[in-house]
Amino acid sequence: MSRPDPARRAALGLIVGVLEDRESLSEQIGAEALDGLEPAQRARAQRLATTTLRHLGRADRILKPHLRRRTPTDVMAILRLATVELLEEKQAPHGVVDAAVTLVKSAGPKLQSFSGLVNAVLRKVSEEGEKWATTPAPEMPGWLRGRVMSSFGKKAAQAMEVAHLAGAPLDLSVKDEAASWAETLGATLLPTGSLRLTDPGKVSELAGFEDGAWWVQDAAAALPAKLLAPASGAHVLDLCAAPGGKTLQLAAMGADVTALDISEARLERLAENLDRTQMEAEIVAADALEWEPDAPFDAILLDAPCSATGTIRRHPDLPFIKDGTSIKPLFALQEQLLDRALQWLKPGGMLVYATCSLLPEEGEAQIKAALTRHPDLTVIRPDLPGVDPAWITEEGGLRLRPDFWPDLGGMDGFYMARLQRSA
Ligand SMILES: C[S@@+](CC[C@H](N)C(=O)[O-])C[C@H]1O[C@@H](n2cnc3c(N)ncnc32)[C@H](O)[C@@H]1O
Repeated sequence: MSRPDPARRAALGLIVGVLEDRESLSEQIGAEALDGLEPAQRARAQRLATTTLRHLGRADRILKPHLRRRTPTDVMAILRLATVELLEEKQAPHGVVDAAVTLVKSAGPKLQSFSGLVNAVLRKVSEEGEKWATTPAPEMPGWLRGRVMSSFGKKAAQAMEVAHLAGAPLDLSVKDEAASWAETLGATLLPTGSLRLTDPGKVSELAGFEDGAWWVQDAAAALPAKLLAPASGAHVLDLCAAPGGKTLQLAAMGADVTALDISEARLERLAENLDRTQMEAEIVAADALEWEPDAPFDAILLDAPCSATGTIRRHPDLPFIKDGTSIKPLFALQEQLLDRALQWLKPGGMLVYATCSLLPEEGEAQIKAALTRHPDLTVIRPDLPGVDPAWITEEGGLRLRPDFWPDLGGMDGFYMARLQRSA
């Protein structure tokens, strides 16, 4: 019997880990799921798993008419992976079908009997290119779709699903000289000042990586620090800071930054990022619900923990591992963090509240409620270059969605608002 391809086998492990154990791809990879593979195989396994999860709902639509009896999870995962390889990646049918049959045969005695079915189904699937082209983008899970539709409407929800399917380009934030770096890297300079690469190759091999001239950060994620825009030398708290994309921006603006996060592991990445970009910040590992600063801050950026539903483009595993109930405790945590942070703000100081979420409960509703709890707060409306005034919400926040900038390649979903404490 021939041996299964290690990258495909590892990809299957990742897919089953997401669907059965509800473990995210990054958790599994962090827990050494891909250790033992060559770098090229690691990258391929990760790409295969990501692409399969992104297209899972479409693969199931293609497979369903061909499956009459209940198919075990592992066999389904092999069929889904192979369907995506055949129809999305347009790999040669012979190699993909053989690889899938080998995977079933090596999956243990109970599953071996499915090798004939896998062979027959995939041969039919390989002829369904036309149907694939018209199979719509997978829907968001019901708990998320319902909320998104009631906030933004059905058309917007569908446009977001199309954006989720398209995936995300690579965006960079630069320390300075954005136009010149755009030219060097062959990148698009986006209206808000981020750089965008559609086919970047290996990030660590791009010009400027070693010297720390830039860091990877979605264009939407780059806006909260721009909205805060502290003066050079201002004493700024980056609350919930790791892995540090916004800390780097604030440090590059010349602010004196305290970067606080509860996760020591994520703070290690923040320290590495500061090191590579040759910038400085004071790093504090603490629970923000218990920590107290020595003195109030001129400005605070609170990038609160959230459902991360704005990042499905780059994390297609997310819809399978989260549900409406597991995220509810975050709403209360966001409120507590916001109230605590406001106590540490100097009179007249600015606080930017941000979440990478599509849910109004984690954005618009948090700010409306905070304005009622704290009558000394005013919302200062966004005035950033490249920001469409239509993105500004009724309470004066900024709602960003994955279906915005469709011709430029989209952006992550985000919400942010700039609050000023009365002097
Ligand atoms: C959205 S992420 C922050 C991303 C970061 N601002 C950046 O731009 O790279 C939210 C962070 O909140 C941190 N966090 C969650 N609960 C916390 C708490 N009680 N105190 C401090 N940090 C917390 C998490 O460890 C996580 O790193």
